[in-house]
Amino acid sequence: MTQTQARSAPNAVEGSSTPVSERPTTRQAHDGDHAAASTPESSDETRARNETSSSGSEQAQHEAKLLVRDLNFHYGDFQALKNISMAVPANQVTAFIGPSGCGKSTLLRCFNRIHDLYPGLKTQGELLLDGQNVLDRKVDVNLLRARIGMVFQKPTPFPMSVYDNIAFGVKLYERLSKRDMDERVEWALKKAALWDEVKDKLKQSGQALSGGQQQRLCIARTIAVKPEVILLDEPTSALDPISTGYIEDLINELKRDYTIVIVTHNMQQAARVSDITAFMYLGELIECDDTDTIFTHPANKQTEDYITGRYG
Ligand SMILES: Nc1ncnc2c1ncn2[C@@H]1O[C@H](COP(=O)(O)OP(=O)(O)OP(=O)(O)O)[C@@H](O)[C@H]1O
Repeated sequence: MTQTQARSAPNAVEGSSTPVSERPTTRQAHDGDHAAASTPESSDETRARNETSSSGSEQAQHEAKLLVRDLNFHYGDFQALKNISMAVPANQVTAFIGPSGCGKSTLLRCFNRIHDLYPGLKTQGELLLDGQNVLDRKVDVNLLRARIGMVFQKPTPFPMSVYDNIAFGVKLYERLSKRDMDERVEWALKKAALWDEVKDKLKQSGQALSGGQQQRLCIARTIAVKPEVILLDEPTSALDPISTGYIEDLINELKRDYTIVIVTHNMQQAARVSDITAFMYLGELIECDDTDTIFTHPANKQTEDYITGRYG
């Protein structure tokens, strides 16, 4: 039993013999349920819970690659993230789920400081990558983004050849000979399970590929600079089921070498691809635990309501 289960909230489903995923999915919840589900808890308690919740199993074997501590984020006057604390284990897939607007993408974007590109946004707290606070102003964000790569919802190949889509990012960080670059391009395309489909089209525009191929090209582009962490923001939402299947298989392969964080609206996808699931609601991290636990015995009533389709 994980610490989260042991420390379950009053309305938790612990002890129930029916896995949540098998329960009826009628939309019966109302605001009163949500209120009843929240138990007053200090930020220290929340932090301890989310940083250690998966320590009983997954994290015992996987050190934390990223550690989020008391993270708050504001868009101007609007607070989008509230005291988030959690661990992201190395070589695992961590999924962020929750209703639209709960802050999933905002949290993901904090990891590689994409928000730095826009004025008026404020991040407070700590976000440790291998123990180093990436929010520290002294951190070189370009190097950070090489260590923590990101793939967006909509495939965004550059308007250049398949080969140059990969080589472009590599050239920002390394000076490679033509032969080494050829090898790197092939390596990245193979890692992204795209090589066989494009090896005869390397000079063709990346934008001429199918949507699913374009997304794998974007993943290859991210991998080519040899990151440690890959952030995926709803990477399959614009893809058909077959392309989605390819990307999900790929995610499963990639976690051997990388730490992966994925935002998804699709709970079946979270259940299929992730080892750890974090449920967010209105800017708060409600619960973070092994995916099996979240989908069968969540500690929190709000999590249960969401995954059974009662709201969101
Ligand atoms: N640039 C912005 N300026 C102001 N508010 C923003 C901005 N971007 C996001 N928000 C707000 O911050 C909150 C969190 O947004 P975010 O996109 O992180 O949510 P999300 O859970 O990823 O949603 P979705 O699942 O719909 O993509 C929302 O209330 C959103 O309206």
